[in-house]
Amino acid sequence: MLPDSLSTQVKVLGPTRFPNPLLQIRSTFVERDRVLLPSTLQELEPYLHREPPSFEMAGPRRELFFDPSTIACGILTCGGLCPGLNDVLRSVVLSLTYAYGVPTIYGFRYGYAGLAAKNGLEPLSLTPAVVEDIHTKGGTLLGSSRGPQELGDMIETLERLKVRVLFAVGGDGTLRGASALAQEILRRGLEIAVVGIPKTIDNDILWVERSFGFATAVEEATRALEAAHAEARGALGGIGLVKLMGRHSGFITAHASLANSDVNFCLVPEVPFRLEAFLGALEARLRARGHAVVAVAEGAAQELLPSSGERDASGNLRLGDVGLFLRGEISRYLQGCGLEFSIKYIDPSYIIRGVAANAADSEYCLALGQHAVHAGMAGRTDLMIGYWNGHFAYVPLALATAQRKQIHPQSELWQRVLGATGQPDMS
Ligand SMILES: Nc1ncnc2c1ncn2[C@@H]1O[C@H](COP(=O)(O)OP(=O)(O)O)[C@@H](O)[C@H]1O
Ligand SMILES: O=P(O)(O)OC[C@H]1O[C@](O)(COP(=O)(O)O)[C@@H](O)[C@@H]1O
Ligand SMILES: [Mg+2]
Repeated sequence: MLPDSLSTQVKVLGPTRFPNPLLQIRSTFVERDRVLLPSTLQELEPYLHREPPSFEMAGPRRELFFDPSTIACGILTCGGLCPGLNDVLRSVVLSLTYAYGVPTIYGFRYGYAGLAAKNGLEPLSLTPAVVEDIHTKGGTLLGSSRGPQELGDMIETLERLKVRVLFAVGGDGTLRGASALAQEILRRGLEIAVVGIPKTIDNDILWVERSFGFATAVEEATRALEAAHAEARGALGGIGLVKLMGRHSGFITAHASLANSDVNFCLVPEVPFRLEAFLGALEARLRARGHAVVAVAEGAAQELLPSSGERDASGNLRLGDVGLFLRGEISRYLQGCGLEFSIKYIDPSYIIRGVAANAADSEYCLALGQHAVHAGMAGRTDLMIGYWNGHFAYVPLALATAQRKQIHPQSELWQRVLGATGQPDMS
């Protein structure tokens, strides 16, 4: 379950040297607690005669590396938008200010571009008043961006502003960038901590059981599926086709299909299918039940589509539009069968991620922000706040970015999807 070459041990800038101001108001602190990686007896079996792998548990430490009353901190949001980004920003600012008494907080604009001070971008000065009600809105107060920046430029800004802890909120790309930054900082012998907060609407980051904003996005996605079902039932041979986000991992499509169990075909990137098998199964479903709902993740069936070969600023291949492709193929096929049908294609696209977080995600974001602040003050660096086995944990960035989390076709999740949709094996 763990690549042998990678350690679960998080880097520390140095020995602790200042008492935590939280000693005045709370009595419990994290001392030696660790979070197990194995979560079942079977996963534990190989470790009967040696200690099983574990992460340092997240939480406040009695002693800190930094004297919070004397330092500046910085925060940025990078990559695609996700519900809850503003909640995380707010949580970090409130925690730095009220729990630790940090006097200066910079909000870097448009991700790493702002940190590299590109295009004359100046950071915002963040205070509790500035972030007071941002959690009620979608998007990110700071803005976001894709595209690489020079490590040297970013470190220069951190040095110039005397930032001692940087919080980077973002996905796999952001976390790789954060790790590269943290390592270069260590190589230069600087005392600056870099703490990642994992953001992924696709829920595809390892050691994060459920990423923030994911539940909100699934909730929004189910509205599109509900509409697709209504449209499908409202027409003779009605087909509701919905394309949802999910470049490499189909978790949104899978979970939305389970939440709205009117879906008859759930198509994800991890489970390739033959077009003829899908079209044949769709025809059978229409003949038997008169309507069908198809949920497809944007990254599904890419091997069936022509590729432009173009890449975005992050280096991601630009995907072919699988929704339009399926609409065309379904029409052609059903016309050939002489079946009466009507396809309604819904592409909610950015609608599912531009909204404010729901209550469960907001609560989760608050905790993530607080744990990130505890980690930074204690001098932890080159890590992210993971959520594993029901606990917040410190996860080295090298481990978090080693692989992408995907749906395994044999997993209990995918087996439940197959059960709920009744779709046949189309491989
Ligand atoms: N190894 C790296 N070193 C420096 N920056 C990186 C590295 N990998 C990715 N980045 C930068 O991280 C930013 C965010 O990555 P991206 O993949 O766009 O979004 P996300 O963080 O949501 O995955 C981009 O600006 C990207 O160029
Ligand atoms: O159009 P953009 O901003 O590049 O974002 C779209 C992409 O971002 C994603 O939502 C993934 O972003 P995450 O980093 O939040 O997981 C993909 O599903 C989608 O292809
Ligand atoms: Mg990415």
